Amino acid sequence: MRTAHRVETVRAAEAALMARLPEGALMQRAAAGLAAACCSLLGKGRVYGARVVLLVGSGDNGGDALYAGARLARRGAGVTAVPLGTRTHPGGLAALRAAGGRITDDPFEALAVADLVLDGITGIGGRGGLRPDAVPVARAARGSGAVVVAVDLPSGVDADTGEVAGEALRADATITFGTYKPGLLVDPAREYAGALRLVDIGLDAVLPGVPDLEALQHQDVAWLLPVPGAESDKYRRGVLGVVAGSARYPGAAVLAVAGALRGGAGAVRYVGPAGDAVIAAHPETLVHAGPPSKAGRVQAWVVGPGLGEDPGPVAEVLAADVPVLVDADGLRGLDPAAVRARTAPTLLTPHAGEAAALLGVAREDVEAGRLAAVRELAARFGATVLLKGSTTLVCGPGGGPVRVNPTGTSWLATAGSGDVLSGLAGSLLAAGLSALDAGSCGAYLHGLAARRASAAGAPVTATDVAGSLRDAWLDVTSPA
Ligand SMILES: NC(=O)C1=CN([C@@H]2O[C@H](COP(=O)(O)OP(=O)(O)OC[C@H]3O[C@@H](n4cnc5c(N)ncnc54)[C@H](OP(=O)(O)O)[C@@H]3O)[C@@H](O)[C@H]2O)[C@@H](O)CC1
Ligand SMILES: Nc1ncnc2c1ncn2[C@@H]1O[C@H](COP(=O)(O)OP(=O)(O)O)[C@@H](O)[C@H]1O
Ligand SMILES: [K+]
Repeated sequence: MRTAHRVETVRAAEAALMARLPEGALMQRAAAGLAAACCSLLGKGRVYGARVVLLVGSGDNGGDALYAGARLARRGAGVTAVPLGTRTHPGGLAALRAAGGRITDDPFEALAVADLVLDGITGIGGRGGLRPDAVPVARAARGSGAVVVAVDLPSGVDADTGEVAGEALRADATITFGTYKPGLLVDPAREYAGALRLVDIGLDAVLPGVPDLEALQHQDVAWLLPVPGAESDKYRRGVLGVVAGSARYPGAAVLAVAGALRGGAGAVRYVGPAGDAVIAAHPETLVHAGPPSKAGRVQAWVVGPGLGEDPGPVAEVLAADVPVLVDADGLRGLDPAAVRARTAPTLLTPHAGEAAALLGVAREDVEAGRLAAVRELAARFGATVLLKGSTTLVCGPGGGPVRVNPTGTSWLATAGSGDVLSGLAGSLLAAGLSALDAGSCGAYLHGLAARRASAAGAPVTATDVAGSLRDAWLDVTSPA
């Protein structure tokens, strides 16, 4: 599991750790890790003679850059610092000078010939986007052709929320200290961070056990996925009911069932008007014309994909005392009180537009502040919420860590791929996973399947994604 902690928590842990260590020890650990990462990014034998520019802000983030720069200078790099703040870390500045580094007030001349730029303008102490005087310097750094390495965080992004208010410096890599920060894992900030590397500075020992954000890895998902036991039969493995599709959108039913059949449930019942299309594509489906309450027992329901205007089945499904996943048209006008009144778990799977409608805000607001949006929806509906998009987040109703999905690709932005996800996550619910696990494992496999299907760099269809789910499952459960 990869975990992230918010600034307040990092600061408290840092204070606890610093109390046990000699002054400056933590910054030296950070700078040593940072310098080592820079050496590996420059490549073997390329440190001596490399031209390194440090963009140095007012705080300790600048201090990290200066001490790392001093280490690179001692290994023969030509290091130039560009002070951009109201003050410059005195110890770091002295160390750089002592190592033969130089200070300049002409950043553009140094940047024009740089091989590597260290962005130490702001880290966890930054507020708002880059200040106006830093903007042209950041642009020159980005346009220089040098490798841009962010110290702890790309300057200008919000560490806690992933929001980017104004301009930020886009990095090729971010070297972060002690723990990941939420903004490194959540768009839009995530996009500015490039490749992530974590430097261990001993913070783990003092960080709380419960993080603010967590990202599953292969082994976490493998452990959660259902496996039939010797005594299993199709009913014990769990039956999923899928209420989806309409005369206008029969394909949504076919795609939701495609995901459901590959999600670990023992059987899938389809309920709705698209039975012929579903059977033609997936003859193993149990088809029922409806209503859901007459379709036979299930261990979980999916309701919503391609339903069109008729919200009738949503209320009926929500009345069932089994886990329910509500997606797409099922989310339209969804009543928070009706969801809160349920005793069995509910999993809502909106994209940003649907989330915005449920919250009564603009879509752009949801996209700019995904973490706040998913937390607010989960609290308001008393449900688990999976917010889809470039970063998929899953949040339970009782607070706790938000899960951020680390797999996926923008090729997934194709019609019908969300229908596949709803069937898949619903199938995991029917197989007995909690709503948080079903949503996050579903998103993980779905993203991995899309990566596999688009590996050659060509567009994929939702049907391709469903077709790759089996391989994604195998990737997770039997790693090379
Ligand atoms: N925590 C840990 O465990 C460890 C932390 N370490 C390191 O310390 C870093 C945190 O250092 P920090 O607290 O000094 O804050 P930091 O990010 O340098 O910025 C602060 C100053 O920047 C300014 N400023 C604010 N907004 C701005 C803007 N938009 N644009 C431009 N400037 C802006 C403002 O000062 P002002 O200019 O207003 O006087 C503010 O006071 C952390 O990220 C990590 O790198 C490691 O060394 C060891 C372990
Ligand atoms: N830019 C993106 N990067 C990664 N994944 C994306 C991106 N845009 C959309 N997705 C994913 O694609 C799927 C689209 O689902 P949805 O919007 O419900 O589409 P549909 O309703 O057509 O099925 C979701 O799993 C979402 O997370
Ligand atoms: K930075």
